[in-house]
Amino acid sequence: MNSRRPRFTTLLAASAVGVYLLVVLGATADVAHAVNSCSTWPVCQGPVLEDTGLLVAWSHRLTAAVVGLFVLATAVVGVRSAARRRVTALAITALLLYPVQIGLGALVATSGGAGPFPGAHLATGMAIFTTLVLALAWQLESETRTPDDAPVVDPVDLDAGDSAAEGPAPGVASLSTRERITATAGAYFRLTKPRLMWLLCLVAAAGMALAAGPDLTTPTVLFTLTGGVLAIGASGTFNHVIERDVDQRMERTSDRPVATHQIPVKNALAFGGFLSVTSVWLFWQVNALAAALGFAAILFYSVVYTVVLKPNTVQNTVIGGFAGSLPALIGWAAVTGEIGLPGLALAGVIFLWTPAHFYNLALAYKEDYARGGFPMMPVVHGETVTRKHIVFYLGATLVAAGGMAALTPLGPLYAATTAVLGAVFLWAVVRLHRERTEQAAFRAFHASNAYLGALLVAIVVDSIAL
Ligand code: HEM
Ligand SMILES: CC(C)=CCC/C(C)=C/CC/C(C)=C/COP(=O)(O)OP(=O)(O)O
Repeated sequence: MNSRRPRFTTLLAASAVGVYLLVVLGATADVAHAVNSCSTWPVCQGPVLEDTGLLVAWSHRLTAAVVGLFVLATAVVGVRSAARRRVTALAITALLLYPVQIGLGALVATSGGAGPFPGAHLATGMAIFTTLVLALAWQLESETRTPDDAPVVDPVDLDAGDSAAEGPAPGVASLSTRERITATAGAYFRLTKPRLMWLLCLVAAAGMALAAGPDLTTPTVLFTLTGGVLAIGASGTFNHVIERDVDQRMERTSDRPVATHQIPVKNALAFGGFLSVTSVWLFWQVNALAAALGFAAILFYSVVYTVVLKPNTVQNTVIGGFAGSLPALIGWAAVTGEIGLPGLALAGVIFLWTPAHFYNLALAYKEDYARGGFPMMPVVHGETVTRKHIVFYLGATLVAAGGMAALTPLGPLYAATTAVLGAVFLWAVVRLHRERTEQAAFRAFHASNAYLGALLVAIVVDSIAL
């Protein structure tokens, strides 16, 4: 391997992060308003420290100059390091687009932010970012492709697994009554997949905050979030019932309460049914659309994802991301009674984020998923392709999050969060490519959750408090 390549890869990643910072800051309302303070180019006139608009405009221009140097260096090092032809072509394309973007920026400033220029400036910024992310994905692919990466082509047939014998879970009989009650309560709690709830609740909270701003009311929040928690619990429970046989075959899931018969199937179904009805009733107290979307989310995760997609198609996680994005629409609908563009944009961010989140776990549990018979991306197409797709979906998530900054009045807190935590997520994914260990996969998985968690908190704070 050419020793210059890692340096080139690092430059590519740094350029992508720099361009993203510019795009996302530029997309916020604050930079748009800065045009009112500075309508000259290339320098602004006036007392910088006394006018926030001027300060924002100057910061944007100076950052653009520094990032431009990075983009230039990336293209030069790319050509000299003899990277793959399409990677070099993309780095050069980014460099050629950069002066176009500077020209559009000058037009935005001197036209007072009117006409088609702001839209064209944003679109070109996104195009430069996309170009650099594609180059990074292909560069990392050729730098870290592994020969021992052969996909597990023939996942075990789903019907081949033996069900464990009916009867109480081993060890339960020797417990005292109190211990048995505690163990059973804990088992029902596990059925609800509680570890996922904080993030899914934050998605719904962000949807509500985007729609209501500071006027968000406590009953709407309480009914929607409680309904959401119960809906996730219901679909998690149905998922445990449907996958009980295959869960026994997988190391990660073999101790699940329905798989071990600690909870009988009919009791789990009754529990899931109770949670479903209660959750839809709670959503109904908010409005009919929230109730319909909540019901659709339970059906989608329990039936469409678990029964149809997960065992049958390698695109299971991509299409399954729809279930996770529904809480964004539920949150928006809870406030407005309808489906609106910012809610859809938030749902789009979650949808694109989902494969970048899950493919890390799919890498870490590749053998386990193969044992279970699931056609997950690394099982079917191998680890190199999966790592590359993580970069693609991460890039797409960041573009969608940048689009949200343009579509909504979200400000610099949101912009800084998606740029900084997005950079951390990208850094973890680059390390995943270089290290290719289970630990690196978990690091990238946690970075995905940290990115989305911080982004959603920023949306809530920016919408309600700033
Ligand atoms: C098709 C879509 C998805 C798949 C296949 C998936 C898969 C997984 C899996 C297998 C786990 C580990 C669970 C465990 O072992 O307990 C997990 C954890 C998690 N997922 Fe996802 N997920 C998806 C979508 C989502 C969405 C949409 C969210 C939230 C917006 C989310 C948030 C989380 C959180 C917070 C955790 C727990 C992390 C931790 O324990 O540190 N997931 N996911
Ligand atoms: C409001 C509402 C009901 C929203 C539904 C949101 C939801 C539960 C989305 C699915 C996310 C998820 C945790 C998938 C787990 O995958 P898996 O089942 O493949 O994981 P496993 O292998 O651990 O069973």
